[in-house]
Amino acid sequence: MEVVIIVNEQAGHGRAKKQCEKITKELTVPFTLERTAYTGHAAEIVEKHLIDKRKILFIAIGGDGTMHEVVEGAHAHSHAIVGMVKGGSGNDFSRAYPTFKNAQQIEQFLLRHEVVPMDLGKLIKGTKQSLFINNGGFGFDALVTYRTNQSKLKKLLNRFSLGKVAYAWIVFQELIRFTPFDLTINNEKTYTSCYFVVVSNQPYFGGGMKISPQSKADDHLLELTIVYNIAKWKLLLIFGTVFFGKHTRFKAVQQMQATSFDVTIHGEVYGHVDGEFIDKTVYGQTIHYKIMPHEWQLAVNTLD
Ligand SMILES: Nc1ncnc2c1ncn2[C@@H]1O[C@H](COP(=O)(O)OP(=O)(O)OP(=O)(O)O)[C@@H](O)[C@H]1O
Repeated sequence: MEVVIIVNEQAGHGRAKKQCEKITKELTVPFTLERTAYTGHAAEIVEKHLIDKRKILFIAIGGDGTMHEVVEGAHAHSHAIVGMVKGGSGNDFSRAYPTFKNAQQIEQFLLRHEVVPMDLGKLIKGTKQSLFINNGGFGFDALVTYRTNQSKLKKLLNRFSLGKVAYAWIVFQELIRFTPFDLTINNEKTYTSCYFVVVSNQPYFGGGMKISPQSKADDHLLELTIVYNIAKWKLLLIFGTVFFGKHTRFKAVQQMQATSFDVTIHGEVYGHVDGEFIDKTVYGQTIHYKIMPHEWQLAVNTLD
């Protein structure tokens, strides 16, 4: 089996670059090394390599954004297998699924070829569609993602490993300003004063928050979470519990499970898939979510 390593050297503020240097030095099997240069490049690299039916193991080295793009290129190709070496900042995918930590584990995979078929989420918004390995959502979380990516303060503090301080400051500032919105699920039930809605394919989002504890990326189901109708100061209390998946006991948190959802958003709110910003909704826009069962193959690390 061919091995193609795709690294986003910017991911994790240089962490992915270091991981890649270590792994490529240790590997004793042949491989091709590709470095991403821009958003969307990883998917293009995968497609470039999938020209015939040869089996290829793609190793994504980076964070959720890099893994998302590699899966975007590899899904629906039965001869493409995707493995990951975590090197991002949030690394939500790797919190739920095993990843490779060293060259020896990758070489062991090449002997055993153990894979897990994985589901992929799809979100259709107007004429655009987006895929997600982790989750796709709208509202306060997406706004924070957007502001964090724009923030000069965060970039500055990252240099001193203080990025989390900037993140907390952005959450606090934006929460004070945020106007909750209403939304309707499947044209049936309306929820008022919502902070966000997120549809999950695995439990984690936002760099370690266990927002959807029941989610599994191979059960052919999606889980929808709404946080609504709660005072801002109480929301901060719930925020503390979400890291342990204990927020689901609060009345302000509603969860449901299905293979698809229609979410109509009565507001203009920011969106994200796998933590990367997508366009704001227009007022009254309906977002269609659906699960694509067993759409890609994850390489399993059996040496952990
Ligand atoms: N050479 C590059 N320069 C700038 N951005 C890039 C480059 N290559 C890829 N990208 C983009 O960087 C974005 C962030 O990458 P990634 O998510 O892997 O790292 P991260 O944000 O540090 O980790 P996490 O998402 O786990 O917090 C991706 O959406 C990707 O499209």
